[in-house]
Order: sequence, then C-alpha cells, then structure tokens
Amino acid sequence: PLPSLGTDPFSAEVLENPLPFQERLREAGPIVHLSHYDILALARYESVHATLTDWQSFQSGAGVGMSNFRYEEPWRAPSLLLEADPPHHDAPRAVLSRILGPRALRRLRDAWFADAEALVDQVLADTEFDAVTTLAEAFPLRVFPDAVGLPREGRENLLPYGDHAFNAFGPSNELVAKGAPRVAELSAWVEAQCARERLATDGFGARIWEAADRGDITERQAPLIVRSLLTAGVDTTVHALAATLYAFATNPEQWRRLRERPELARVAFDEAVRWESPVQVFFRTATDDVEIAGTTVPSGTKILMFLGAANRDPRRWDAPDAFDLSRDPSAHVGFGMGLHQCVGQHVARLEAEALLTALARRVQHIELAGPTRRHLNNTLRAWASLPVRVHRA
Ligand code: HEM
Ligand SMILES: O=C(O)c1ccc(C2CC2)cc1
Repeated sequence: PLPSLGTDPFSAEVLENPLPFQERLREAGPIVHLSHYDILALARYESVHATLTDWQSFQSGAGVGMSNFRYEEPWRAPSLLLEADPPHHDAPRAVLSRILGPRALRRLRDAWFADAEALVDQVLADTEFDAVTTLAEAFPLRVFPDAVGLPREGRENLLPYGDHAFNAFGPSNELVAKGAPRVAELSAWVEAQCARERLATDGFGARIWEAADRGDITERQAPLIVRSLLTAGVDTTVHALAATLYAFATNPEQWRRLRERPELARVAFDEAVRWESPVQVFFRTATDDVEIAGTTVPSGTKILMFLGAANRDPRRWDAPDAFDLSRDPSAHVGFGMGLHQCVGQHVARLEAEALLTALARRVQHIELAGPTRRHLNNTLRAWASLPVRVHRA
C-alpha cells in the first residue's frame, strides 16, 4: 500500500508555513496518499514533472482543483485553457500564445519601464513603506488592466476575484466560505469586462476578439478567454513580485549582485518564483486507471501536485532553500511544465524586469522594517504586508 499522511495541507497552520509538511511529503515517497481528503499527492520534482508532462494520463478537463467535474458542477464555466484537454485546448491556447508571446510584448516594454520608474520615484519619496501595497500590488494594477484594455472603473475587483478563484481550486474550507458572499457580484463584474464593447481596441482583449473575427476561435469562446487573463493575470504577478522583494530584503548579498548587474533581473524573478512558488499547488485527474511509481491509480482519482515542494527538492536542486542569483532556475515548475505551462509567463517576466530594473538603479539597500504578515490562500503563497526600509543610491 502507498505511504499515507493524515495532515490537512489546506489548514491555516500548513498554509502559514508549508515547508515542514512539504519536506515530510517528499521523504514519504514518490507518491503519497493524503487520508484527510482521500487524494494522492506528489511533492518530488521528478513525480511532479512527470505528471505535468503527461497530459494524456493526467487530464485537466475534470478540473485542476479538488472538485471533480465528472461528478460536480464547477462554480463557474470551465476555463477553455486551464480546464481543457486537447483537442479543445488547442485553438484557445494558440490564440493566447501569440497575443501574450515575447514578440507581441515588445511594444509594451518602453511604456512599462517608464511607468515602473515613475512609480518607484513616487514610492521612494519615503524611506519606509509597505512593499506589498506600494509596489507588488500597485505596479501590476497600473500596467496590466490597461494592457488588457479594461475600462478604469471597477479594477479594485480584480484582486478579490482572483483570490476567490484560487481559493476555489482547494477544498470548500473557511477560505472559500469567506469569499462566497461577494462571488456573484465579482463574477458579474469580471464577465461584463469580457464583452467586446467594454474593451479598448488596442489591448490583449481586443486581440482575442479579432481572433474570433478570423475564425481562429468562436465568438462564444472569446469572452471566456478574456476571463482567463483577468483570473490568472493579476494575483499571480502581485504575489510573485512580493516574493521577489521579500527575497531581496532578506538576502542583501543578492541585492548587491543585482545592483552590480541589473540584467540579472529576469533570472532573479525566475529564482524567486522557484524559491517561493506563488502558485503552490494544482491538481490533475487520472484519465483512466494509470500507473504511477509502480502503483495503479484508479480513473477519476484526484492527484495534488506540490509545485512549491518540487521547486525545493534536494534531489533536483543544490541548496534548494537558498535564494541564489548564481543558480540556473530554468526548468523550475513554478509556471507549470508541458502543455499547460503558463502562457502569461512572458507578461509576468516583463512586469518583473521593469520594476526590478527601476529599483536596482535607485535603491542601494533594502531591508525589512517591521513584522511581515502572510495572506493565506488555498493555492497562492502570498504576503499581506512587507514593511521595508530602503537606502537610496
Ligand atoms: C508569476 C506569475 C504567474 C505564475 C506563477 C503563473 C503560474 C501558472 C501555472 C503554474 C500554470 C499551469 C497551470 C496548470 O498546469 O494546470 C499557469 C497557466 C496559465 N497561466 Fe500563468 N502564472 C503567472 C502569470 C500569468 C499571467 C500574467 C497570465 C496572463 C496574462 C497567466 C495566464 C495563464 C493561463 C491562461 C494559463 C493556462 C494555460 C493553459 O492551460 O494552457 N499567468 N500559470
Ligand atoms: O484560464 C483561467 O481562468 C486560469 C485561471 C488560473 C490560472 C492559474 C495558474 C495561474 C491559469 C488560468
């Protein structure tokens, strides 16, 4: 029989500090039964990588959360990318790949770099501030909704909507209950923004509708693909940027390296995504009876992949718990891997490069200036508050 652990990985205690549990999980075996939910769990890099890259055996179409769409109604219409398998996944993915690809983003680079400098100049009027609200939240919310083509009003709905969507991938626990009262209102606002007439004519949203005009996708698919951007494109980058700033504030020698070589900004962001893994977990569903590590897993079984644990697996990484800019972090699974690997990763990297470059030029030193506070979520590893003190260059 499989090794089994009784811990609830979605308990407040584990969400506050998941590292000890993840270590126990990696040590317990390549695949472990979690009796609290009667699901299987993968925490080693090799097991997570193998499952992410085998979309035929481990499907997304039954949902990538705890809920099994074979037996349960999803809380919202399933994503045409995240919660779809080939062939249905193919056209929506091809459309977003082109719209969010590195070439398409070149036209945004100068504007985002200039905006990051303007924001950083404003923030550095003070020497002490909260890096979460003033930088990690503020910068993505200044550049991303405009890039999508959203109207100005209502943008404060984006973070709470995404926060609930990420909680909803987990079990129906207190975190999901906390978000429930606003779901209808937030969902109505988000869905209204996906309509063609709401979107500026030169943003990612308009490009998706133009793909429908060309017949690359249908008119019915277009708004759902815009919804994917609004769901996946904000909270993720906010918490990844917060994780990056926390990493630098607690590793001053790495900040010195970035100051010496600002072109390290991109690799620093990927190292922070590996180290903190803002998207911590995702599920797959066994498509049929399938063999994993010598065990037959029945069709329909939910399999929980611990991306954060895989990104700190000592079987794959030297000194995995160190935030180290001299490491090559590529092949981390913080953006997933394989068919569903993050289609927005280039957008995230450009936001990070813009913000980190602006900071590296102006800040000689950054350190924590008070108690930090975590924001708990079933899927996201996030900071609620990071009080920092900076010394200007
Ligand atoms: C640091 C920021 C981000 C992180 C850590 C992140 C993480 C991920 C991960 C782990 C997946 C794979 C999910 C799976 O395999 O089931 C994914 C997929 C996806 N991401 Fe990201 N993401 C980030 C930013 C973004 C942004 C900015 C966008 C949109 C502009 C975006 C849009 C998507 C979409 C649409 C998918 C589904 C792709 C597919 O299923 O083919 N993400 N992301
Ligand atoms: O298509 C979507 O709605 C979607 C929602 C959440 C994500 C997480 C992985 C970043 C990805 C896609």
